[in-house]
Amino acid sequence: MSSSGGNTGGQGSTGGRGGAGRNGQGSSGASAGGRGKGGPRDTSRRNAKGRERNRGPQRSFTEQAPSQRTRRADPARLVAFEVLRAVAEEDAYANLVLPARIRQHHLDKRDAGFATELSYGALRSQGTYDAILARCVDRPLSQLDPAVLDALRIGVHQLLAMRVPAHAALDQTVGLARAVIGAGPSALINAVLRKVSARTLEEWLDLLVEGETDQTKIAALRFAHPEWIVRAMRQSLVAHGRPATEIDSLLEADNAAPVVNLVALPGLGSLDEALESGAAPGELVEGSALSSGGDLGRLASVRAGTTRVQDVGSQLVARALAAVDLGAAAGDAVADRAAPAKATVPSTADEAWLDLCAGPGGKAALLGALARQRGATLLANEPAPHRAKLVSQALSAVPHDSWQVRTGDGREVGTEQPERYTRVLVDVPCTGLGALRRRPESRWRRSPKDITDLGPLQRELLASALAAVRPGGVVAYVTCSPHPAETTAVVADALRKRDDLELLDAGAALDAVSLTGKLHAGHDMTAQLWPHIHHTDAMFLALIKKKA
Ligand SMILES: C[S@@+](CC[C@H](N)C(=O)[O-])C[C@H]1O[C@@H](n2cnc3c(N)ncnc32)[C@H](O)[C@@H]1O
Repeated sequence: MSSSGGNTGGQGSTGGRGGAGRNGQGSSGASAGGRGKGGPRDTSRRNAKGRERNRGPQRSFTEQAPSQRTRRADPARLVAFEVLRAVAEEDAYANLVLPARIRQHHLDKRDAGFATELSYGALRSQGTYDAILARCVDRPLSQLDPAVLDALRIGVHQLLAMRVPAHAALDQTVGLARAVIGAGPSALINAVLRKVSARTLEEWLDLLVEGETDQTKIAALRFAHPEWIVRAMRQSLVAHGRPATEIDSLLEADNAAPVVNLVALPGLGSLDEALESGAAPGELVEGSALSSGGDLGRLASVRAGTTRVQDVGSQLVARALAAVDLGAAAGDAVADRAAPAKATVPSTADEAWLDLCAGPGGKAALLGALARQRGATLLANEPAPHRAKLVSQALSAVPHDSWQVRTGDGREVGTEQPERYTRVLVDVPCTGLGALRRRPESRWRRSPKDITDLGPLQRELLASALAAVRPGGVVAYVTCSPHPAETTAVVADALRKRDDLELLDAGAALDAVSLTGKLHAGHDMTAQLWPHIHHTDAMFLALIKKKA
């Protein structure tokens, strides 16, 4: 097969879902939930993780007036400030803009780590920091110059969540403001940050929730999430059979920096080089590893595209689809729960597989490699031309006779190519509520309306996938959101509309391809992975078989 999607032949995207994380490795995950302990005093040099050593329990300030303080912008703080500005003004994604700014300002590894922690932390905890700032500013925050507000957020994160000495946080933030905004607001920034520094984060949180009895409001402040997301996540836990009491752990997991997972494309890649350079073998799924950090481009297999960055949840759902035994009776179509590690690899020779929503190509690359191993072929579809190009790049390490890229609307594939494919992945556009840890700004950008707006497209794409799958074949409906409106409700609607469908046990299917064999992700025949349980993105999987 040849690529119709403009294969550039270069190294595949290592970005996985949205490409986040490569430079996010330096992020401490610091957020409004519990940290900010002091260390030894008297130095503000950055350590190997880019943290400025120590803010002691006591705050010491210079007696200098703001006008006498530094007028220079420290490059790492400047990068963080520019990232916040780009996110606010240009709707930029922090994980994409940050690496570019780090390169542009020639930050070394330590400064890059500091800039990452500062920008990611300030963005993640924005809601909580704004609540603190609102107590320290004598006017509504909406009346502040947005650039001043971003400078304040950066100051708050240094003061309350990083080990930056208070005098350095103040001096450097005021210096940054003087250099990039102007001398005018520096007195305000200085005065406000002094008020902020009077309390620790825990003391601020206690003050903010004082007298509050609404648990949603309390969790929203403590864990820096919008209230509607706290409610949505609680509802999601319950919908997938987990206790609502897990909500705090789930929100906390959203604030931790995600580990960068690697996948070696089956039959093509090897993890040897990554393991030799310090990566740890993945415990959940075969062929995976946890990166030890640093520039992954140093690994030849990553440069060749045969080893890629991919969340373990994505690896699991792609492998589960590939492993479904279509030859067995529907009820037995996944491996026996009792012997999950010995899941049989079904023969798929001459099968045609379809990835209906493939961009940027993370799962397509894994599916393409698995398809090739089994003598099957893969069509990867993506409507956005630039993303279709990324899919081709991601697949470029897989020999070209086993895959093709189609640039088009997935909703048309079902009518254009009815009953053609044996295995179909439909990884629909969704709110991404299950991948908040990768995108620090997204929680403040999303709204409940996104869930309702995406519903019709998700249903149409699933209907197209079900039309494109042949009788006896299987469709994997996948989201990186656990919200029931995007997961179980979409699947239930599809099952209601046709009488030739049946749900396979997705929890057992995940167990069958996992190394532990006991993920406990299944509920009512569908499966939901969780950051606080599985340390993956919150991927949802339903396996829908079309009766033969
Ligand atoms: C969740 S992402 C898929 C992630 C991908 N499977 C991966 O692992 O890298 C959803 C994709 O669906 C694409 N999309 C949006 N509308 C679509 C449509 N009408 N038909 C097919 N794909 C669509 C988006 O452009 C996006 O690339």
